[in-house]
Amino acid sequence: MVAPAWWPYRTPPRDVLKNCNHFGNMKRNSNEEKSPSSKSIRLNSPSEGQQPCKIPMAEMATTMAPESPMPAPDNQNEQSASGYEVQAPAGSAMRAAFNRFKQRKSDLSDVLDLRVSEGSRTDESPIFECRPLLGDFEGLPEVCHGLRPYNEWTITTFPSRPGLFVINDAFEPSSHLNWLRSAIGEYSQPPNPTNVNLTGEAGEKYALEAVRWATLGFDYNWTTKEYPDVPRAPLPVEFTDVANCVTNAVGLGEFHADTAIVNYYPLKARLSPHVDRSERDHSQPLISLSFGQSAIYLTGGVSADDEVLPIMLHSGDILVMAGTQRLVFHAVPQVLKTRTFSPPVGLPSDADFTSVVAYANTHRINITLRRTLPS
Ligand SMILES: O=C(O)CCC(=O)C(=O)O
Ligand SMILES: [Fe+2]
Repeated sequence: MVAPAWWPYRTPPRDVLKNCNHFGNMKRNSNEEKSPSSKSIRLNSPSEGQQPCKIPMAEMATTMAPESPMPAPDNQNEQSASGYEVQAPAGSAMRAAFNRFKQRKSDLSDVLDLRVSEGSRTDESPIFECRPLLGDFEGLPEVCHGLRPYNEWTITTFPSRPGLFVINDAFEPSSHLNWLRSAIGEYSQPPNPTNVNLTGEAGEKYALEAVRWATLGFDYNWTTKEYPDVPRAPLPVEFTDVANCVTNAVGLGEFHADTAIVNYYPLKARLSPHVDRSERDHSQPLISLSFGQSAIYLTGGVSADDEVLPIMLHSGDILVMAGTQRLVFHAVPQVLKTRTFSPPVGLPSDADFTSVVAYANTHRINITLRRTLPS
């Protein structure tokens, strides 16, 4: 495949593919049969899809699903400390996909990797459409906290899943370790509650390796499944800024995140199928940032029996769930070791990244930015 003019990487798709060591079992070469999903993938050229998608919030009204418990583990590797409960019933499409992709040796040929998947431009019903963010960036909030400039953003939408957006490789490579460092050294620390320090009291001693989640802003109560009326602490400014850049860029307008859950995944961890419905205002999006190692992410529908799409999420990727996609089942059945981070060069001697690099090489961190208060 010849890289289209807007391809955001220096290396062409084939080489990106080759350099990802988890693709050992992906069938992507022209002599092999294409996966069902890649058959209907369409990559837009700039001339085909120049306009940034504008979906007003009002048009993206969600179907409110009844309140039900947050997800939780059905075995040791699933975010056991987090209080999640498995929601997708046995035998449902979501549970079947979860059980399939939690196997380390599962065939990944139908997992969409938006950085490398090839697509045909002639298909009538593409599974996804990938386009650069073009146009006038004047009205958008200034990019910050490691986000790439807007003209380097690639936005993927899914015609049959309006409200689901993925922005691949949205952060400058040099920023990933900074985000990981903050997740380890700040977000997991008091006053933020974590699975190993539920009260968020200062002075508690625990091993970083034991941390599975931290809550910031309005800290979610995993037992009552509720958010409190008053936030414990303001959200870090990088969370609110990045969330607002993202919603503006994808056409969802202003977004004031007030809450975040940070998930810490060792390579063996998983996150069971669930729906995030405890936030009070489901018309507000949920923004998910991924750093460190990669993950297979399953996105389903409002019913656990709806079709499930497996997507690969890599360090620096952003996923947005809004509108019809705000209350869909989703899960992380597997974390994959796909890359090796090295300490940044030329830093002052007090900027020691050794432990951050070691953590980044063996973990994935996901930060979900949410709004719980009605706007
Ligand atoms: O780790 C992810 O990508 C998803 C996290 C998630 O679904 C959640 O925190 O509710
Ligand atoms: Fe979730």
